[in-house]
Amino acid sequence: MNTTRTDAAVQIRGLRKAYGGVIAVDDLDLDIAHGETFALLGPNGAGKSTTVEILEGYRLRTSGEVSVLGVDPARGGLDWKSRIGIVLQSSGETGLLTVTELLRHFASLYPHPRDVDEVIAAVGLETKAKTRIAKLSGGQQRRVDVALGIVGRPELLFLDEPTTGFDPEARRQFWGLIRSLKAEGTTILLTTHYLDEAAQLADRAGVIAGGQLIDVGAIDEIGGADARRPIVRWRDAAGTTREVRTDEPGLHVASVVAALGREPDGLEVIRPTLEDIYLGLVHDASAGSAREFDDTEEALA
Ligand SMILES: Nc1ncnc2c1ncn2[C@@H]1O[C@H](COP(=O)(O)OP(=O)(O)OP(=O)(O)O)[C@@H](O)[C@H]1O
Repeated sequence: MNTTRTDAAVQIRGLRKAYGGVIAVDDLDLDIAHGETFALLGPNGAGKSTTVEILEGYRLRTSGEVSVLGVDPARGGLDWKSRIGIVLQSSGETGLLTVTELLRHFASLYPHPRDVDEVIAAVGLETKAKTRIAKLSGGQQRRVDVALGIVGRPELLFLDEPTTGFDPEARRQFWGLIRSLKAEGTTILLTTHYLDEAAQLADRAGVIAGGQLIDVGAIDEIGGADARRPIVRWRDAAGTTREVRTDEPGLHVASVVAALGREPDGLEVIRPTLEDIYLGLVHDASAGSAREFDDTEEALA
């Protein structure tokens, strides 16, 4: 049987993918709830695209169980495909069609498409609606990719590096679009190297390294309390930089001021960002290769 009813939009159990001798995904378990925005984070080669492509039905798994909208993606038919939307890393859509023509064509393939003009407006391409795709800039073509991913009104949207090539204003506009899709109940799986984007958009995140999920949790809890503890940094009376991790940075600053009897030099209170926490997690997971890198740096110095 290839259809199972599950509460989760995506359910992954013991997923494994080997390319010859390379194990790209190693015993991965993950649930993504209906309506959730989930960010899959990890360094280059971690296994994100492989996992996502298995979920999209583009790639076959070596072993494990996968259910996407209640269907095994390896057996997903046209009906299932019409319920998912995909924005690939680079679709390379070029050619002679205009933005409107291309979107109308794709919209006609879906049972309940969005209004094409509304989609064009949502991705900020109104002024380019009648322009041929080949004449758009890289960032504008990327917006077309996003438009193609949402025109079919998907229940589940896969976004692979969606804002690569976007200017800062376009990224903000895109974030607004994703929030409105989320408000409509769309489930979203986002892979991104922009940690600020994940922090802005996702409810939960998973960090994958070496094909394994090394942490998963709410976006404001991932990494654990220790990794999130604020850091107070200052220079002591001898000019040496001092650093303390504390849950009470204000009290610590007050005690430093009292001890010095003056305003401390170089005072900073640093709250780790998602990027800091992510880098700590990935560094811990690959301490071996990180050490190799450090050695190289020393040899170069
Ligand atoms: N078609 C393939 N044949 C052989 N090995 C592959 C293939 N695709 C991916 N791999 C290997 O599988 C591992 C995971 O690759 P994957 O593309 O899933 O990583 P990723 O996390 O998406 O990386 P990136 O952030 O660079 O997109 C890597 O070691 C990669 O070299």
